[in-house]
Amino acid sequence: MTAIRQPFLSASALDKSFVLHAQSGQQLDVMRGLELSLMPGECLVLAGRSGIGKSTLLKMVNGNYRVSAGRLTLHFDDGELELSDLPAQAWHVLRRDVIGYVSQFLRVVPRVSARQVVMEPLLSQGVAQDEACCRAEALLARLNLPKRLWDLAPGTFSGGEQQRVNIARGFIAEHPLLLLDEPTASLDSANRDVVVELIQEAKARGTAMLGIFHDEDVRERVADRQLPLEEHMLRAGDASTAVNDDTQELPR
Ligand SMILES: Nc1ncnc2c1ncn2[C@@H]1O[C@H](COP(=O)(O)OP(=O)(O)OP(=O)(O)O)[C@@H](O)[C@H]1O
Repeated sequence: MTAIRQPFLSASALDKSFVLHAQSGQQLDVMRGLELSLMPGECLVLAGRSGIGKSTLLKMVNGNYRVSAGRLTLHFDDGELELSDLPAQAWHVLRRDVIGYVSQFLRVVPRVSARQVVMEPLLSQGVAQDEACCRAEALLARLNLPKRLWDLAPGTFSGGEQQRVNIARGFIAEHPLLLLDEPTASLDSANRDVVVELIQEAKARGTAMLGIFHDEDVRERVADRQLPLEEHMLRAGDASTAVNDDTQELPR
């Protein structure tokens, strides 16, 4: 008997518009009718021109932005979870246990050390302090973050150092779905190679990944498929003059 493989994440007729309250309530249509499916163990790379909505899609999957219309669904063995109408309190659990997100920039909290920032997703899952600490240090070492920085708060770190803390934090909890927003943008080639290895290992354990990679070499090495957003939308608005307004940022 052949097992039926189902996607872990799917989008169907997905729309996203922003309402710019500060600009006479103008509506900006960014995404129209997006269709996608992402299998477990697959790395799907979002492609398309600047402003087409790649980061917006990741933020919708992560619950930072609301879905305007359509379906965004997680498929579990025992049922489906529709993300577009999920109550706010459910996102906390989902981000703790299911969705990992490596954003472009680390959100630094004053006085919280790099090691602690990386350990936190494990601690919130109930992993013991010692084990969380060991795993955080192993990842930081692997990402070549100098040991002398581990006890310091990352606020003063270089862009590449902050990015590596962010990557360690994103990968440590081994979530089944990982969202990667240009995780290698500030890295040198040795550290880019480490990130490619981390992505390959995540694939091997069945993690579904949705990513944005502007570096062509990295993209080629990690992508199982590329999804040019233009070709998967019924109609895309020209959003080139948009400003940020509809940010519904929720704590990570
Ligand atoms: N919070 C927001 N409020 C209003 N408009 C927004 C908001 N976030 C994104 N947009 C608009 O949505 C469009 C898509 O932005 P997004 O950042 O998703 O593009 P992208 O494809 O990731 O671009 P790039 O490759 O340049 O990073 C842009 O025109 C942007 O201005």
